[in-house]
Amino acid sequence: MLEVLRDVLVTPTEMTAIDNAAAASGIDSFALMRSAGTAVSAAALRLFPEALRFVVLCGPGNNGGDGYVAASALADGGAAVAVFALGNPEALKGDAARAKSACPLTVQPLEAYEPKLGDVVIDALFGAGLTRDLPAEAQRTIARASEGHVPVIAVDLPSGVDGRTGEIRGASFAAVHTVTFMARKPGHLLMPGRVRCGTLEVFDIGIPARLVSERAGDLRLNTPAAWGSHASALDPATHKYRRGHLGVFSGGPRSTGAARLSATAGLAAGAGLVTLASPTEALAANASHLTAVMLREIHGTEDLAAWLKDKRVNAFVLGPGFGVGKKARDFALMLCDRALVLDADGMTSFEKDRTELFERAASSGGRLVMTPHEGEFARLFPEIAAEAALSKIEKAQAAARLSHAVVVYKGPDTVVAAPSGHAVVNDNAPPSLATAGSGDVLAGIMGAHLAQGMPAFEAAAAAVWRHGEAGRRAGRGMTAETLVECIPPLP
Ligand SMILES: NC(=O)C1=CN([C@@H]2O[C@H](COP(=O)(O)OP(=O)(O)OC[C@H]3O[C@@H](n4cnc5c(N)ncnc54)[C@H](O)[C@@H]3O)[C@@H](O)[C@H]2O)[C@@H](O)CC1
Ligand SMILES: [K+]
Repeated sequence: MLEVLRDVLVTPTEMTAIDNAAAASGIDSFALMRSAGTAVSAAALRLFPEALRFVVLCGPGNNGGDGYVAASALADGGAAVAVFALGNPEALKGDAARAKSACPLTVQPLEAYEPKLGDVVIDALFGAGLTRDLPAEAQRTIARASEGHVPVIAVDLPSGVDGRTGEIRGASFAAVHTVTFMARKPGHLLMPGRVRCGTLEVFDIGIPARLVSERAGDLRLNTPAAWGSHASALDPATHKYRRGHLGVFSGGPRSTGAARLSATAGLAAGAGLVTLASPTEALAANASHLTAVMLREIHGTEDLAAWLKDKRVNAFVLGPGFGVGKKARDFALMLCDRALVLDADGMTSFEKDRTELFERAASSGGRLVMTPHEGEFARLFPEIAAEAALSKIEKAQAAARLSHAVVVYKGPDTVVAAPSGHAVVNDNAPPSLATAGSGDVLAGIMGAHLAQGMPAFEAAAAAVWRHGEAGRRAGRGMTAETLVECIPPLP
């Protein structure tokens, strides 16, 4: 993979534009196909040297063309190869027709494929060109291969995975390895597509990086490259106030733990000072559990107004365990011209009454971050959630535009989107992160970043990444407490 394209995500539509630009610039498109198919054959031999037979399944377009190239290369290398085609191979056009006519092997109809022990399937049925549910014939073949436990290597994408959304169109192969070209597509990262890809290899077939980056949009993989330049170097000599002062709001006496987790995570993630703002009746419960985190009585809006006169308290987390209702709405509206992470109950409080929050976010120039998981997203943005044709990325982008806030659409494939449309997709979170209190920890890390002066988008993306890394370090059997202890330093 080209280093400059390491974090770039390209939609299938953009990839088509890139292919066209490559052809227009005089690059031989058949040479690109040969390079793609040869890379697939090399991966097959590398991963399955013991295969008794490579079974190449070729579709009606250029993905199938890559398959014919791979089949020819494997046969040239002396491997046993069988080729099966979906549709009439004589109807192929352009480069795919050329690849088929250069392939010396007999082509059988797809339905004739019977899985055998020792088979390895090379899936070249559909790639970026998939626009609707797989034909029934392809779905039946997938079922047979899966019943036969045949390992599958996918060309570009496992057939059936939509490259734009990661959704499954009718059925899909579950590959052990996928070879894609030039750059990752959203479908490689978004669920459930991601788990159908197996390991992902991004192969450089020779399209100049400039042609790719000029046509790629504002979508990236979430890595330190997306926000590292905004991560304040945590100079141990710096004054604690220069590392920011984070305020976290506690719920009532029966629900104080969530906010304490956020506060502890905020401190661990580098905020200089953290104050837990507690209602009167929860002061005793909070006091008995806190050491480095400070405690302040904030019972109602008057207390909050007085506290907000201290401009050094420069970022807030509101929501974990706070309780749903008017108090949460009043507090959030007072805070959203500062830097605010609105999480959990904080967001839910605005379900039926979101206009004022979004207007404030638009006019205040503040830094508002909202962190919905799927259920919260559907409640806060029902009209966007109902748009079945949109991908998770497109939904997060639409929600950020509508709310004028940075939206962190959580899940195994968390998407962070800014009102400008800029977005990243995260891929470093282990499944074990889905544990009680994990979201509270994430909100606290975000709050720490905001307190340290990071812009909202970068603060949120960096927090999602550090949270994922913490999850990896904490390993299986983690609890939210051990997760806090495993938060890595900002790179
Ligand atoms: N153009 C290029 O520069 C390169 C393209 N490459 C390959 O080309 C692929 C894209 O090729 P195509 O655009 O031909 O698309 P595909 O080969 O993915 O699909 C073929 C055609 O099938 C039709 N189709 C879509 N969904 C269908 C469905 N459910 N049932 C029946 N027919 C359906 C569409 O008309 C589509 O164009 C990539 O995935 C990649 O593997 C590689 O050869 C590398 C170079
Ligand atoms: K494929």
